[in-house]
Amino acid sequence: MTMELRVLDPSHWDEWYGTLILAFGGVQPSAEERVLDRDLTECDRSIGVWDGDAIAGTAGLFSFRLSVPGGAVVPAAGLTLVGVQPTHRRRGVLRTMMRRQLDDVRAAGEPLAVLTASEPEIYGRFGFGMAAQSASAEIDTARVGLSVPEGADEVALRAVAPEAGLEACEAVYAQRVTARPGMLERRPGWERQPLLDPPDEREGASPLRCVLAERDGAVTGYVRFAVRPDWDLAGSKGVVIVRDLEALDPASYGALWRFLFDLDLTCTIRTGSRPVDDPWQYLVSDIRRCKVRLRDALYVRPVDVGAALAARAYALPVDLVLEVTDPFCPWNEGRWRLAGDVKGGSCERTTDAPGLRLGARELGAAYLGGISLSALAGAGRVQELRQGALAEASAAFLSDPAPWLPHSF
Ligand SMILES: CC(=O)SCCNC(=O)CCNC(=O)[C@H](O)C(C)(C)COP(=O)(O)OP(=O)(O)OC[C@H]1O[C@@H](n2cnc3c(N)ncnc32)[C@H](O)[C@@H]1OP(=O)(O)O
Repeated sequence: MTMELRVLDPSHWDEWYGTLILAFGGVQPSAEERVLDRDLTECDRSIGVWDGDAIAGTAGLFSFRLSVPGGAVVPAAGLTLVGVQPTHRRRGVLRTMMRRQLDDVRAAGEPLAVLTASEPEIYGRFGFGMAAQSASAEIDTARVGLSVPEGADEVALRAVAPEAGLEACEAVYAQRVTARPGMLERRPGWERQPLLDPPDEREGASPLRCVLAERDGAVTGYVRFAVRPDWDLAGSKGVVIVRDLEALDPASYGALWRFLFDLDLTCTIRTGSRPVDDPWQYLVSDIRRCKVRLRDALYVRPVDVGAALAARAYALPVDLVLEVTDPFCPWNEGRWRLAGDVKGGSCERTTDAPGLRLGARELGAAYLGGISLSALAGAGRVQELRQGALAEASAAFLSDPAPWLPHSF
């Protein structure tokens, strides 16, 4: 039987979503999560591969806007909701969907595609490079001290219900987006994702709580977290589970962390995804007892190399020719002259001699400035063709602060 790829008709969403759930093991998500997934699905940008009257594979795109080095916010298609029925795996269903999706992204004029991967091994072959990492931590607050920046004592903290605090949190979040590459401007509906809190997934923890930081009556930060109480013969050993924390200034940031450190009856703070250069690491007395661990967070693929490289700024002046290889999206192949500085960049086709040769995957990895071209060259994944080109490009591409995406999608 031949398989057919079709755009998702909204009336087939339940069946389509059912295929996705099966691909992920068959555990039904909470009603709350399902409703959110339904609301966020852009059906006209979602596809299914049909085998007769059954759906064998699913994939979707979200019309995101991504913060890039220099503070611009750029259209980026978020590739998502990928699943192939276990009965149909390793027969090219994903490859077929990926072909269609990257062609669609190109046709839509989005210079970039981005994703968060269930497994890092899957997407490199399609030109996605790991562009941002995140750091998790398990902080032993009984042993680790915290010193807070000046001004933290003047910050007022106010507990609110997460729903009640949402608007204020979103206003802070919106200001943080352009401050750090890798963050996504909120699309309508996405503000509900950090509030998802299905009771049967709490594993003994409290419902989600929210505390706002305020200075001079204005909200300057927030933390959303839960507490999992725990007791043994020695007493309390509760865990603070941090969902998200954002602040607009060091004093508010420090005050929120101090609040977490000081929560009674707890001795551990667990954070999921935090930036790799998150400043709390420089407030603690013993980083080793914080068990910081890195993982891959955001994968980037340049879909239009010229537009993508022209959309960001560069830490140092750069003027060099890149020779790009891209078998999966061959329209990107060839030589590109990149010129740029802190104000922005331009990137045009050229026939001049190249300084660097690299693949789309490596360009995606380096794009947000979190993975250095020199390190990729050290791994043999970038070749220097003109002496000095690597050092010039590597320094220019790097970003301070490091890129980060606070959530998966
Ligand atoms: C962005 C996101 O949504 S991430 C979520 C991805 N989904 C999941 O992880 C759910 C569980 N897994 C699945 O549904 C499927 O196994 C998928 C989607 C990962 C792969 O779908 P398939 O149709 O089997 O992939 P397909 O047959 O097109 O394989 C394409 C290539 O990827 C490779 N590949 C596919 N899955 C994997 C994997 N999990 N690990 C390593 N390689 C893989 C194949 O070997 C093939 O390699 P080739 O280029 O050398 O030929």
